[in-house]
Amino acid sequence: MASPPSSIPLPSLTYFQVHLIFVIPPILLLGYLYGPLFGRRDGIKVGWLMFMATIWTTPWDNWIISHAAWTYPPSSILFKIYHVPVEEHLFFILQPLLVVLVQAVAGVGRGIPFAWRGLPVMEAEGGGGDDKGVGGEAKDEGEGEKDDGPEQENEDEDEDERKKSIPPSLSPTRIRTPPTRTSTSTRLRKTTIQEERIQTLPRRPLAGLFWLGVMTLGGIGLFIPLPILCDIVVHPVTTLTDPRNLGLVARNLKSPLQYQPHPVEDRLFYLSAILIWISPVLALLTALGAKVDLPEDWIAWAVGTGWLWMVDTVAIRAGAWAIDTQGKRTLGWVLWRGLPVEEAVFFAIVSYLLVLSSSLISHLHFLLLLAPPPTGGSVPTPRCPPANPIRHITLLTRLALSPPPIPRQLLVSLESSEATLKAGSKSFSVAKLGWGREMRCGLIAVYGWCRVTDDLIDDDHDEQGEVVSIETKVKVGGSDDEDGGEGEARTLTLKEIGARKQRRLGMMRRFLDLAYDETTARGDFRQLDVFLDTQVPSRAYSAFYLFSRLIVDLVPRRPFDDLLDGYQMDLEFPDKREMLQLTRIGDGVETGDTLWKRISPIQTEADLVLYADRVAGSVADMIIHLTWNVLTSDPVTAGKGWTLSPERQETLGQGRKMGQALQLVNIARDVRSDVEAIGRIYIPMQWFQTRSEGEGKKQIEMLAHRPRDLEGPDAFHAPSYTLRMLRMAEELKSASRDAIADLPYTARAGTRAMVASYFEIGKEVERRGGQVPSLEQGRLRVSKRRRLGAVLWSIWGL
Ligand SMILES: CC(C)=CCC/C(C)=C/C=C/C(C)=C/C=C/C(C)=C/C=C/C=C(C)/C=C/C=C(C)/C=C/C1=C(C)CCCC1(C)C
Repeated sequence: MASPPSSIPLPSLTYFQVHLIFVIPPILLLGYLYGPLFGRRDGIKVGWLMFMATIWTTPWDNWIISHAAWTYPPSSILFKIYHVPVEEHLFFILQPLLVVLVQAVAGVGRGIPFAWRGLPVMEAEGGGGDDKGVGGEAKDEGEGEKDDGPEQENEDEDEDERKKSIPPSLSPTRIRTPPTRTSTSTRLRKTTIQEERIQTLPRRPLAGLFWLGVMTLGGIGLFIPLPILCDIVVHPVTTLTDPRNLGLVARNLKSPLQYQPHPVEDRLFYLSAILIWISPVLALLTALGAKVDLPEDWIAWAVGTGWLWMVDTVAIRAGAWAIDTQGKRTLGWVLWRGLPVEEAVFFAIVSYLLVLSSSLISHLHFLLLLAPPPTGGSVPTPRCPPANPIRHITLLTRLALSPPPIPRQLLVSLESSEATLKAGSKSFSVAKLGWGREMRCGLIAVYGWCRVTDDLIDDDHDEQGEVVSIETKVKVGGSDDEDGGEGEARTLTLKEIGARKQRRLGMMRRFLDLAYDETTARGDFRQLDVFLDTQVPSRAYSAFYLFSRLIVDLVPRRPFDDLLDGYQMDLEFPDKREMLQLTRIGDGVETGDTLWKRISPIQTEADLVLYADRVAGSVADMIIHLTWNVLTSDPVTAGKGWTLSPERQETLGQGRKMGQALQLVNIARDVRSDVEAIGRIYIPMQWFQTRSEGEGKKQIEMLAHRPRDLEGPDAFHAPSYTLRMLRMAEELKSASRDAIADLPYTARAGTRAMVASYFEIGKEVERRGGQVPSLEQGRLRVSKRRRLGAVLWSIWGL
């Protein structure tokens, strides 16, 4: 219609050429793009769909061709297997690959692979009467979607109240505590939400019935040829009582295997055959709960369908295959020349089936991560499905038949932690694209906790994130958990702040004690939940919760202790005022070695590396454990005492070095701004001490007191320190590069991306000759373009 018929004479194409030109290239392109993330889960998914496509379609296709609904010019094909050309068999396996790849690429930024908001919250499990009461109330409140966001908004009102309250499991009277000014709803929600679960894969009987209905229509169309159907509609009585009319129908119904279409005209044949063939599968999947409801799934469906319509049109116009156009076995209607209605329906509905089953399988994979079914034995179910296809499929089928409900708070926390990270970290938003979904989910939990705890310790910032003046006292709002008082703004002395930080560190250690406690490992979260409710500040709640439900099984405790040791080292720095006094030439620095010690806990290069190892090597350690547990069949678990093979130990050691290297880059960049913002000098004191007499003292004084002076003979000479630190980083990095190749395949892209993105900062410092900005000049930033470039290069070698 859009183009005048036969105005574009297409050269004739063989069936194989159609594949070669239109089907294989997009698969190669998408495969190249998505390849680094294409792991076991994707492999099994695609393999399963290819397998199902072959066994489900081959008999049907043979049957259709034998009834001449479509034909192939002999010159177009290589050879046939029974009735079906080999190229057609190729099509059965290429189409799932194409659609799954489009879907994977379109959904690469997606965390949770299914829509869950708006799904009903299940009654709280277990618990006595008190719990029930709470559950009921919480349910009503939980329904309001605005409650679901990150917790920040509520925190101010919520803090002071919470610490006085005792959770319902301990005190039935708590519920009747008179509602306070601000926070009843959040308080209730928080203490009860831990019990709420969501069935994320609810059965869909109506959708199942719908497709059974479609199947019935297909049956009617197939067994009652169109002319007879029309007669029935026009004059039902004569038609239905005329035995001649019904002879064919009766015979076909009696022996469907010897089915014969109407000898003259059977225009519903092809359409009906499509519907009766595909609807039972759709009925089964939708009844199980499969649903296409994410935007990227619809995109994949639309792109897949559109592309295949194009391919079909070109192929038919170019004579690669031919659809019956005499109106014997088809309606004879076209969407445009080269695309009969039946073909359009076929490709739309098969693409739909592929997207539907693919998203169901992703859903099941995700459930396995969040709530692995117990094996019965003492060994926990690995979060990574088995490599063996049969065991893999069996496990997924088990999950599909009884999908575990998921704690609502787990989904809420995942989303809010991801949002917080996204807002706070440029490198995360770029690097996350290098990680597959399950791995990213673990990363969000780990990073989220590290970030939140870091913020809790380094809390010298006011509400706007501005650094508060240290000379005056620090003003804090009523939002603080321990010191907040009655919600009025009040002032903390530096000493109080120090004490608060120590208390928080203690809180974190006690949290780790509980999280890794044996009772928790057995699945009894009561003690832990009391702790979460009463000891953890609201804004940190999600991260701590996520840790307790996800991380404990995937990462050992040790690197977290290391991280807290790193925080402890931070607390050993003098506060800013003290540091300023100590670094004054004339009083402080000149009076001897002990004063160097008082300026910083980092005296030597070894101290610096130790610090970097604790705060960043530890994070690398966590990530590497995640990759083993999320991506391999050989998990490292508590049950096995978290023991590692010698190879893994080696990898871990190298990975930690990489973490140290990244931290050194960070420190180098922030040499000036750290001094201004938090009054800390991370440069090893030895680097000052070993300079010529007087020079080192002068340098540290300039850095401490006039970090903004970039020029001049007396100014702090940043490059001699930053470049030295970058050299250390380079060395650590090259000592650990091999470790990336030892990680599970799908972990490599993300790791490379992260490392590349960080080292761009180092390169930028080098480009500036080692000069780094002070706070007011703004953070040294690497443009998003350059970061992205580095990431792309590191993943694909583009
Ligand atoms: C067990 C697991 C893993 C998890 C538990 C959960 C669960 C129960 C999942 C179940 C999933 C199921 C049951 C998936 C089923 C998928 C099927 C049947 C796909 C068929 C595809 C058919 C395909 C691609 C057919 C393609 C056919 C093509 C391209 C034919 C093209 C054509 C050409 C070229 C010429 C004109 C004619 C025609 C249109 C036939």
